[in-house]
Amino acid sequence: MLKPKVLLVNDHPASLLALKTLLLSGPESGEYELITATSGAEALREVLRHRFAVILLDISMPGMDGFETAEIIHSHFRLASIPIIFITAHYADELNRLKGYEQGAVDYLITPVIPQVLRSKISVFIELAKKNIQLQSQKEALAMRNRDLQIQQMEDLKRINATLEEEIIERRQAEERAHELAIRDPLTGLMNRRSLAEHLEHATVRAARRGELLALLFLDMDRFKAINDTLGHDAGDELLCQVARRISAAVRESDVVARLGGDEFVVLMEDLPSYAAASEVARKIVKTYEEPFSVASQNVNTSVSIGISLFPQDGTSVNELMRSADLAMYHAKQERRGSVQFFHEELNARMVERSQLEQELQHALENDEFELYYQPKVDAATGRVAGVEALLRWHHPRLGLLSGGQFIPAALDTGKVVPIGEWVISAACAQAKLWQESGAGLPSIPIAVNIAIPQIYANLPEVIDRALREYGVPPSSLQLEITESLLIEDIERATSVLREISESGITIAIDDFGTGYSSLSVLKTLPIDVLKIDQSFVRDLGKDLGDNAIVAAIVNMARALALRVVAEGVETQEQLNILRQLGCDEHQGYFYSKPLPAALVAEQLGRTNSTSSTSHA
Ligand SMILES: Nc1nc2c(ncn2[C@@H]2O[C@H](COP(=O)(O)O[C@H]3[C@@H](O)[C@H](n4cnc5c(=O)[nH]c(N)nc54)O[C@@H]3COP(=O)(O)O)[C@@H](O)[C@H]2O)c(=O)[nH]1
Repeated sequence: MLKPKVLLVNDHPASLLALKTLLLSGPESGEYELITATSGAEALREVLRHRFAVILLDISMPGMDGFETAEIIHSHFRLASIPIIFITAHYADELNRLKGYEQGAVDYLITPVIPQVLRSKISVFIELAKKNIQLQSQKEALAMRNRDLQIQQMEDLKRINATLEEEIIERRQAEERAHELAIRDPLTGLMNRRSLAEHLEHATVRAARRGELLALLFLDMDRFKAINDTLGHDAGDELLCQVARRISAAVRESDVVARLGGDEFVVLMEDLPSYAAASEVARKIVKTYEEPFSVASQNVNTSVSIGISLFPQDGTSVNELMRSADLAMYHAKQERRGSVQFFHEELNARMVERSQLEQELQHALENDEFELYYQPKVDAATGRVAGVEALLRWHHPRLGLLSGGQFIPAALDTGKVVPIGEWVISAACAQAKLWQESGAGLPSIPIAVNIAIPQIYANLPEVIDRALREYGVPPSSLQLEITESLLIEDIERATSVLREISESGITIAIDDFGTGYSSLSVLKTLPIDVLKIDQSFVRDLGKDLGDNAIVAAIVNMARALALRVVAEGVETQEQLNILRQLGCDEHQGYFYSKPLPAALVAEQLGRTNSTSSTSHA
């Protein structure tokens, strides 16, 4: 700790020495530092340099005397409180003592001073100064601590502020993410169903107010499920992202593109110049699917079916417009994949009829309303019936006799095609048994049954095996017809099931061949025995040379793969002649016979076979 300082001012060397000796010989002399001055001016210099606990000031000094010196010292604001003790040998009278006190002296001593008195007076001020110094250092320490505390507090505040700011940013980002999630489809970044509904709601209000046109395009990708199942979900996701980009690139920036989920997308077009513009955009989108997508290092071909609803005629609310566009899309898909369909009221009526049919289909099996009709296939070489195709008919209580085309799609959509297909297999086996046992000279020809894809995955080998055993007919009594375009959608899974069936001795025909674009390698892998040329290529034989070429190519390819070729839909002699020339193995169609009930087809069979024996004899 700093030592208090005492200033001793005396111009008289002997007095100065005497007083100095007196002070330094005292027991408390080590408690303070003694500084001396020999004039008032020197004293003033010292007081400006040091802070004194007390000043012992001589009065009688040449130049500036003690009184003046004291006055100047006390006139300075920083020095005003320094205690001054006058020590004098000459001014012992009361007037000077009074003057001394008026100049702010705390004491007034007359020399010779009694040493103990002087020392004890000084020690009072030394103690006081020590206390002051202590107080000062405590004040400084306190100030320092306060400063440290303030700095600490500032730093704490800064830290808290920074943390708060971070939290605010994080919360804002989380809110933005939550908002994005709420309005965007996380996979494609397009709007989701909810935000589309909001946009559509506002768009209809705007369109109504301004008298503008508005169109809603409902898009559904064709074959997406098969692609997803075959290439995996990652590839499916990648395909959806690419599709999203192509759709977005095909529309105006102001049009809204949204993904509803799965492979369903919607485009909302506001402020349309004309309704034709909606169909133009829809066709542009269909065209963007023509280029194969590159997914999982493979070229993937797909198409899109689009339904269009228009505001206000097809609906004024979000739900109505969405429903109408969805319905139109459904019909587009039924009509032809990759096509565009505008909504119209008749679709509603068809929808009602269709859902009624679906309900009635639920009871058709229990009510025994189905019957198999048979259509012969004639061997080109012998002219004899080489087999028959079983075609399902429904004796509908309200609509009369329905052919497959009128209800099989509904059976497929409702999943009813599986139990109905089981019934068909069983009925075909029962018929085979009857014909074989009738002894009416009916040959044991195979009955071809049409198999829908869902049946393949519903224990088809067991179903067939059970039916064959129940009626005791050999596997050669049955042939399966599977549509090419449906089969290649899920070729891998289907192949293994079909192999098992083929190994049991049942023959397999690819139906509607030429419509599914199956490759040679697919044909080689599949366990098939017969290719059935689609009716569409037979219809215009002789009129469209392209069809002649296609049929010729199919026949040649079948030869190369050692498969038999059947042409279906043969209606005219001209078609028959060309098919004969091209080397087709079997012919089926109205030219020979329409599909007939079992009893009638048996007669027909007998007639055809007997005619053929005479003509081929
Ligand atoms: N899964 C099942 N599908 C079946 C079953 N029975 C029939 N079907 C499928 O329904 C579709 C329509 O069949 P359908 O209305 O019976 O029509 C068939 C024939 O009647 C018709 N055909 C036959 N010859 C001619 C002809 O010369 N001209 C002409 N315009 N039409 C003709 O073609 C249909 C046969 O088609 P396909 O099966 O492709 O050989 C149809 O897809 C049936 O497959 C069933 O039990 N299960």
